[in-house]
Amino acid sequence: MTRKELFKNTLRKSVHAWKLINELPLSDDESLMLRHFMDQPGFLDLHWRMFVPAIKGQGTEEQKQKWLPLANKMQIIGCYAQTELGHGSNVQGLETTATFDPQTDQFILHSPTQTSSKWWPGGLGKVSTHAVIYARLITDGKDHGVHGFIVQLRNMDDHSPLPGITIGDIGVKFGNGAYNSMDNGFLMFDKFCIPRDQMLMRLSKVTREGKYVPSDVPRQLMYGTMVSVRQTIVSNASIAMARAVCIATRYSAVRRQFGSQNGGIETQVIDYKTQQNRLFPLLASAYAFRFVGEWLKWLYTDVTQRLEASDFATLPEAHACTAGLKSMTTSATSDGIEECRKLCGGHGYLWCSGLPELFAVYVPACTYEGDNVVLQLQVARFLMKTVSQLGSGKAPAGTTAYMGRAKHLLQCRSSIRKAEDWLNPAMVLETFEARALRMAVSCANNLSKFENQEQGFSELLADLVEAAIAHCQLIVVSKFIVKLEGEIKGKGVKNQLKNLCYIYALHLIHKHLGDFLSTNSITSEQASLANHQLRSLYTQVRPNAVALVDAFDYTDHYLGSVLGRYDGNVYPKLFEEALKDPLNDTVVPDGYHEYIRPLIKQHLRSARL
Ligand SMILES: CCCCCCC/C=C/C(=O)SCCNC(=O)CCNC(=O)[C@H](O)C(C)(C)COP(=O)(O)OP(=O)(O)OC[C@H]1O[C@@H](n2cnc3c(N)ncnc32)[C@H](O)[C@@H]1OP(=O)(O)O
Ligand SMILES: Cc1cc2nc3c(=O)[nH]c(=O)nc-3n(C[C@H](O)[C@H](O)[C@H](O)COP(=O)(O)OP(=O)(O)OC[C@H]3O[C@@H](n4cnc5c(N)ncnc54)[C@H](O)[C@@H]3O)c2cc1C
Repeated sequence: MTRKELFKNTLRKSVHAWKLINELPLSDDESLMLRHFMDQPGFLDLHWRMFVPAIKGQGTEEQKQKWLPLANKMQIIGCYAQTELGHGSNVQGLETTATFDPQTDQFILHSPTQTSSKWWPGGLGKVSTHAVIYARLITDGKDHGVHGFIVQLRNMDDHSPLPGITIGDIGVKFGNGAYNSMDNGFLMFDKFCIPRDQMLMRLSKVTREGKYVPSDVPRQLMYGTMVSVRQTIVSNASIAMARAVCIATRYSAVRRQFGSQNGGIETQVIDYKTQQNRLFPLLASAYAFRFVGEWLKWLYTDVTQRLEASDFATLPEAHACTAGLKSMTTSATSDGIEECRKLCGGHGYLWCSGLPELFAVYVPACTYEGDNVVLQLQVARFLMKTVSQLGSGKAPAGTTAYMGRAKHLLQCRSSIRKAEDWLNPAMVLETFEARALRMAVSCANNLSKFENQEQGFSELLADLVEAAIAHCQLIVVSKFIVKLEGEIKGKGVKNQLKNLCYIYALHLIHKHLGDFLSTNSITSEQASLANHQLRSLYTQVRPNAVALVDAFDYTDHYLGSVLGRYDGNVYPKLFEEALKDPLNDTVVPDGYHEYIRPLIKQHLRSARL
């Protein structure tokens, strides 16, 4: 399809999804799932995933009563317009202004520079009638920083942009992926006026007289929508990783290459240790991210309930965990999808393998909802603050509770003596805790050598990111272990999940061996024992690998992959797909007579000469 056809087809599907949601007796979760699956990525997704939550989180009761009924019936279609051409990561650097005019009791929205143009918001370019806009609030000449406003963008009768608004699509994005069905847009305001009651005023407000009343709660609650999406992105990482691993595992069981004895059958590539070493950690990651995603959803729900009771105690933890786990799981999943493509050899590069499309649609997850490095630096800031408070009498809690055992963890030596010890949850956990703590403390010690802490932080950014990642990997490993200790139906299932848990943990030790050795968390001999155990775990997982991906229960339609078909009937279907290609409509291609024939003829002529 051309981009316009792709876009229009997505509109058709989104409206169809909405019709189904209204007609079918669905639970909230089911309708959210339907909205997500039928429209990923699409404007419907962001209306529900960002526009509506922003109003719920930052609107007053009156504003919610006015706008949510319209949004819930989709009588208005909204997007989340925060990022600008010149600023995305640095939200406090946004340039769009919202200047209060007491004469008219209005805000004047303006894009003072080209870099202040809104740029990227999904659904902004062509579909949305409204947006939650983030702009610098200015009253009486004073800049109060970035705040949220609900703004109508288009005429509700003919969809034309309102006067004072220039709006459009930012153009084709990465690859040929479905993200090109999404109208990520640009928007400029030219002294565009909105009523004062369209500033989202649950946190801060402006009175009729133009007096700014700052929030009496942490200003970062304005970021709540981003935090909620980051939380869902972690579970989405598991889904995307599982899709890629399902395709690569099933194909690795089908594909045979080399190894035939006396003309016998060739070896399944899934039996090569290199294939297992690349594939099974990704299989383990799909399960690991699912379990940490379940836990993160609990954490987010818990902090949301606490916030409603004005309890902000766990807000920093929730921010650090959503930021860090979103960053870590999306980076791992993007790399994992690409690895799955390579695990499928040449056929993995075919569009019909489903992997190029999955990669093209998935990789922006490393950037949207927060650049992954910028988010890990938020985690690093949280860790440095926690380390600085050690010994203050305030015991670290939650995911940093291990730091409360700093005295032990800083000097302990791993008691791993044999390969089987690497199946001991307490020993594995302590290894990850020691590595994470020692990296964080090392950063804090190096930071303390700088007179200017901000300068020191800037100098140590790379180390700080690595310490943040170590902390996040500890969280994932610990939540997998907790899951195993919980109720899991079926002894066989539990055994398989246990194998995957330790494959996940031990592959991380191998991958980040430098950290573990340089922090003396383990010795090289213990690392060798870990590798030995890892190979043994691969052997145990191998017989169940296909069953473990079948367990994701993805339909062939959803996987969209000839290589990942449930029936494994790959080769005939590859031909079937190939013959569908328009290039095969004729056996002699267009262009033969204009270009190929003259070339050959010219060659023949010169040959005769
Ligand atoms: C699921 C599939 C669908 C996906 C659809 C994708 C659609 C995409 C949508 C988007 O991309 S929307 C735009 C996303 N943009 C971002 O994520 C921007 C990233 N940047 C930021 O979040 C912030 O700029 C920042 C990096 C957190 C910095 O913010 P700020 O300058 O205001 O704060 P700091 O000075 O760094 O920190 C001050 C203080 O505040 C704490 N804090 C920061 N953010 C939060 C938060 N979200 N929640 C709670 N607390 C927060 C921070 O930890 C500091 O605390 P202290 O250290 O002072 O205690
Ligand atoms: C597909 C897609 C959909 C999107 N949808 C939306 C949407 O619906 N609404 C919306 O508002 N936005 C949206 N965005 C924008 C997105 O949120 C931003 O692109 C994202 O937050 C990253 O910001 P940036 O582009 O400014 O990156 P930058 O911050 O400019 O990143 C560029 C590089 O600079 C580095 N960097 C930046 N700051 C620091 C620092 N302090 N220390 C170290 N390194 C640093 C980064 O790590 C990165 O390597 C979308 C983006 C994409 C790709």
